[in-house]
Amino acid sequence: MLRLENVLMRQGDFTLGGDLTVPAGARVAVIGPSGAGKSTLLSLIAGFLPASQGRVFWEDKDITMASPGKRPIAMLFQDNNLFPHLTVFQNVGLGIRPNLKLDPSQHALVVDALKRVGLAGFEDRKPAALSGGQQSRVALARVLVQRRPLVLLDEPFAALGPALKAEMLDLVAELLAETGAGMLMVSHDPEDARRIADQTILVAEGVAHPLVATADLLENPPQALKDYLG
Ligand SMILES: Nc1ncnc2c1ncn2[C@@H]1O[C@H](COP(=O)(O)OP(=O)(O)OP(=O)(O)O)[C@@H](O)[C@H]1O
Repeated sequence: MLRLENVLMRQGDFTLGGDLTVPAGARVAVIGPSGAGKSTLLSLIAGFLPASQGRVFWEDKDITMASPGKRPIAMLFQDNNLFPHLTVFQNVGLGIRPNLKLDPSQHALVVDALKRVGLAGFEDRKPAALSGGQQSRVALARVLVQRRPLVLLDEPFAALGPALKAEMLDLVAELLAETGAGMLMVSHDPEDARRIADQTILVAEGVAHPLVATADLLENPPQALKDYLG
């Protein structure tokens, strides 16, 4: 369980408040108008942005001051964040050890993760020799090997076409169900939320709101969301 207790996040003149709980294993969309603070919320949770007020808990542990690497979190970035000069195997291995000195069990973990995302046999390729969808799968395998209980996705797969994006979202949901990890996913597309997140955090007008059922929110959007959805 992740808990934000009266947290205030500050980016220059911009402030965002949040007092909310994300249950373990929940799949949650983060939606709201452009500039409302969705990425700010993810940065705070990941530990890239310090809270200027309030506390962040994971289970019973206060992680307000914990560095990103010490948090129970893996992050999937919009651009996949692959290193072009490294092989697929190495790009995934980085998720376990940045110096890539893997012991045999860690080696096996990478091989297994690549198998689970459908990339067995691609270990020695460089990212440039992969399609966009395959590159996303590598990034997803890197998230998997980290074995963290909470995965943060900031507009994942935005560069992919709609059919491929849907396929990747389904794969994310399937892998999360296997591992029991939870997810927070920023998306501009309410269909993404409907597809894999049964709960949603609305970020609007300076507040990251507590979780509500995605279907209810999208059927009955508050004005700020209505304006944004059009
Ligand atoms: N480093 C920064 N310094 C100052 N202000 C910032 C910084 N980063 C973001 N902001 C401001 O904080 C606000 C929230 O930005 P954020 O990126 O979290 O919004 P968002 O909801 O993710 O937007 P989008 O949907 O457009 O990606 C914006 O007004 C932005 O201009």
